[in-house]
Amino acid sequence: MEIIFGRNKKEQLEPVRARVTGKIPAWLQGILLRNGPGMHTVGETRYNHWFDGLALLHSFTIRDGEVYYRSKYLRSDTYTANIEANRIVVSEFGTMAYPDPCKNIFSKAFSYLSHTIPDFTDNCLINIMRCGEDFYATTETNYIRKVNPQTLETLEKVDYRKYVAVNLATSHPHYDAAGNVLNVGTSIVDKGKTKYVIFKIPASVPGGRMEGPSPLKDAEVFCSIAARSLLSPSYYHSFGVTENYIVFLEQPFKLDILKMATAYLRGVSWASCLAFHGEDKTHIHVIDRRTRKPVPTKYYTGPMVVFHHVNAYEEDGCLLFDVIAYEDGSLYQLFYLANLNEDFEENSRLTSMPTLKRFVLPLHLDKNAEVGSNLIKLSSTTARALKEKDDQVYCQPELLHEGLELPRINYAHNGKPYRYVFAAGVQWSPIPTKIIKYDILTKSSLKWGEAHCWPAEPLFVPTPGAKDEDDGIILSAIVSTDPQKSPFLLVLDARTFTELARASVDVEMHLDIHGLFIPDAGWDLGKQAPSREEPARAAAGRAAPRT
Ligand SMILES: CC1=C(/C=C/C(C)=C/C=C/C(C)=C/C=O)C(C)(C)CCC1
Ligand SMILES: [Fe+2]
Repeated sequence: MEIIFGRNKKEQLEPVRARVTGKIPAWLQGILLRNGPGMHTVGETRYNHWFDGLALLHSFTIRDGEVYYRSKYLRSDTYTANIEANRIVVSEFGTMAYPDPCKNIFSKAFSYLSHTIPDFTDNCLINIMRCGEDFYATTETNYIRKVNPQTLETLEKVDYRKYVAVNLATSHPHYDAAGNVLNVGTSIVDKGKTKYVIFKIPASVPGGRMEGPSPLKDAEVFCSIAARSLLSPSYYHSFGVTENYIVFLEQPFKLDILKMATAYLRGVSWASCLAFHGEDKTHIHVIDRRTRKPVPTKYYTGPMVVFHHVNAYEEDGCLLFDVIAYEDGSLYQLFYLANLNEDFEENSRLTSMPTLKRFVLPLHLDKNAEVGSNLIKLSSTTARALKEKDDQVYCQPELLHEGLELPRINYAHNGKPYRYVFAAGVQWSPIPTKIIKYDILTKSSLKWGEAHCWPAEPLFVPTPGAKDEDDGIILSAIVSTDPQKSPFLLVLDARTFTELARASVDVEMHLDIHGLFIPDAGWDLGKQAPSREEPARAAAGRAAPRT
């Protein structure tokens, strides 16, 4: 595991041609662009947590059955400052850093004064977001970094706060049919309030643009939800959307703002300011996209921790949403680098299994229904919603499948009825060993796995003109702990899960986190449509990644 997690990875600046075995479908033309941590030590200093590592972008350019690989560190301000100082000088999730090498208490207190409102890192290592024609590397702070998907060059640093008042934002935005971006962020103690802010970034600026202003300048607040607590807002990593609603979970996994404000002085990391409160509920906020207001019903469920929403949709007056849920907040603990060494089999055991759960919410509350009665009449699910007094509804999920993480879907079905979840399969540790296709209808699954192989998040790309939801291919970057086996890009038939091709490269590839597929510009819009009547939607489904 040291090979995967401990070692700093070398950049591969010149594109290297991969050895392709099998046959890559001729229609598959474009760039698979992915992000993840690649450097875990700088000079003599080391990061504590895998999520701290410096962002390493990598891409597989697929053209006419050939694959070219390249990688480049994101030249964030964080990267530059660290490299110049030859040590870690910017704090990350699990590592608090001190730019001032003088360790005495007075200078520490002095530096603290200028860190009361911390300037977070721009080490955008989690995902890639598409905004109109632009691509940004993202993390969960107020910074995103524009990148060139062809050359992997780092471009402008964008501070969300210039456009919307958020200190944190997810790296899992949603995209609508036209490519507009919808995201959620947290505005911490702003004007005496802490809020979850849902904001929209238009796909294009009026009148079009060449190298003009960024669509971010037209970002607008869509709606906001007051946090239940001013000083302990929930942590969240994604959210759900349907055609008419937004689903936001205010979960009992919370950031302690007072702890954050004193973390620098106390010499502890941001991660230590996050805690699971097993005694609290999970509040399910539902926002009506037409009125931009929360619906009046108060939905809740028991304590849980969700990082990834899978999908959500409306059916027969109900809102269904699927998430990967944990029973506690221990997941992030397992990614401390000290646990990801040769003893990782003992140190990195999951104490709570990631489980695909379906929640079903009644959208229209029957005022006459008896307290205690189940308001869900759908025959397709065992999920229940029990009426309580004062417009409260307790939601009990249906457990669909255990051992899934990093879920992806055919994004043309985002917010709509769907059947298949593509995900990484985890067993006793959070490091995926398999790729899984789970069929929600038949409750059956298909798997891909190979000895000593560690797959990344599987991404679905539809076949041009596809009608069926699973008509397409799955792409995943695979790293191996077998020194005889090079890392490779795996291409699976999404329907049967048989291997179509693999493209191996003799480089030290890093295990990445999330990314997207950028089809070549010549990709025929009409042919991409999941249904020919809806070319605009299809374009979004094809280009817009669910990450
Ligand atoms: C730096 C920083 C943060 C970073 C969080 C990160 C980096 C989370 C990564 C999550 C991943 C990789 C999940 C995988 O799916 C917080 C906690 C928002 C708080 C403020 C400062
Ligand atoms: Fe994620």
